[in-house]
Amino acid sequence: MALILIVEDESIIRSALTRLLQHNGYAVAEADSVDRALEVAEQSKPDLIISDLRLPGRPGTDLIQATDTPVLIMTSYASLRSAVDSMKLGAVDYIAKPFDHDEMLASIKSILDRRPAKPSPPKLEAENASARADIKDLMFGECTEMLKLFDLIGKVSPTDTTVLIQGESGTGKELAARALHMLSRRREGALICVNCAAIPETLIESELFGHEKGAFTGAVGARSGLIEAADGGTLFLDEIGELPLEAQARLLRVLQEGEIRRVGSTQSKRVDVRLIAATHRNLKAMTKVGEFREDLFYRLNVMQLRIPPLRDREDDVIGLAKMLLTKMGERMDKPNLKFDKDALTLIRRYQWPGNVREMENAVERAVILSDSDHIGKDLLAIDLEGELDIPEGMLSMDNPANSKGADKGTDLSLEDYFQHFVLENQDTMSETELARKLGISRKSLWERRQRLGIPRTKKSAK
Ligand SMILES: Nc1ncnc2c1ncn2[C@@H]1O[C@H](COP(=O)(O)OP(=O)(O)OP(=O)(O)O)[C@@H](O)[C@H]1O
Repeated sequence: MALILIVEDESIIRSALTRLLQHNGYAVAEADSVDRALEVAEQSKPDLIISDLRLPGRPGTDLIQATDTPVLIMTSYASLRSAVDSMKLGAVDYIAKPFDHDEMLASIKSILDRRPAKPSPPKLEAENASARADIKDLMFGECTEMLKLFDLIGKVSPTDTTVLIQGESGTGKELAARALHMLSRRREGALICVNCAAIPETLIESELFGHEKGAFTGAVGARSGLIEAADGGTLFLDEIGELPLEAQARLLRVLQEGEIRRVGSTQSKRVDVRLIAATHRNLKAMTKVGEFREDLFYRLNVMQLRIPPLRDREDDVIGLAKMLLTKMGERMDKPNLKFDKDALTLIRRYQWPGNVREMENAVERAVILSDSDHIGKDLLAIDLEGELDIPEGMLSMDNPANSKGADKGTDLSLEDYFQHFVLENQDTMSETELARKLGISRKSLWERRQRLGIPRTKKSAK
């Protein structure tokens, strides 16, 4: 939005012009003299100055030499002489009072359209460039969408603005939150990441806000919550769409008042926390059906970052896969690994429904299983027809269908496989182990449990 500085000593004319400009989408600053105008211009760097010619003290034309900003002169002394003088002095245009509204707006538009794009101050450009470099240490991305995202992260991170990150599971929402924290002035403070979907509803309020002794059955002592732990730092709430309505109300209070009240307490405590939230759900649609508070949604939605799914990052897939191969290879002491041509074709054609996480898992599996420096398509275990290909090893070792003598993988839907695997192993494996074996995140495991109605047992809940 362009900012226009109006310099006029007659307050009635000044406020009438202010209203006209504001109604037409301009931001306005005001001054009643040349000296005051110079101070305001110094602070607010307007795009245009509209100044009366005759002002107390010094004439409006003095502004022309004193600033780099274009100056449009207006005067009630509509004579050819003053018009010519003003233009000679370097005014960009001249308008006679009383002016016609349309004529004034047309003149402003033509001046603003002509102005060269404002060069960014060199320092800022250098800062942005180094911010981009830092993000690139954390996140891979070379396609246009990702470069735009990195730019936005670079711009938003130094502010304390609440950020809402949207993207499918595994696209890198948590990584983006980490980048925002690392590039912020809060980087020395804590980054607390909470997956709202992974905490049972009954516990979420006390986990986030803390509780007093005796606040509920089992609250044997007072405990601070995760928001307090993020004081001076950043709180990342993943899957915020899963936050129950009561917890949403509490969170809203924290955002509005900067204060936290533990469950069961009447005392508030000030906290200085920057909130970053993420979701793969459409929060706006959720507000329409009463599942998400509208006021909280607007509080969160100040700045939105969208991370594209991997299938839309055509220019990135190969680079990302190679980067992951190098990383995993180094980690597992296999530094010379390379993808074969058929593997690269497969990587390019596959849709990667589980996004970067799925690719990471596929590459890690391939690196573990590789006997030479060549990674062929078989090692990637990707099924182009369907989604996840059940790894050989897992079928023979763990798949209950296998032990019942079923044909390897045939007639076994992924849902069946998932259900069998979880039911069979959840008494002996933790939730993290189950997720790792299945090649999915803890959150996806939780989501599938919800969808298929498989409650957690005591062991897996740990
Ligand atoms: N651009 C990227 N460059 C390198 N690694 C990435 C990138 N994006 C994601 N990853 C990696 O992919 C995995 C998944 O990323 P992350 O957990 O940030 O995704 P998410 O969107 O938060 O997933 P979920 O919604 O399931 O929690 C992580 O191991 C992360 O390091």
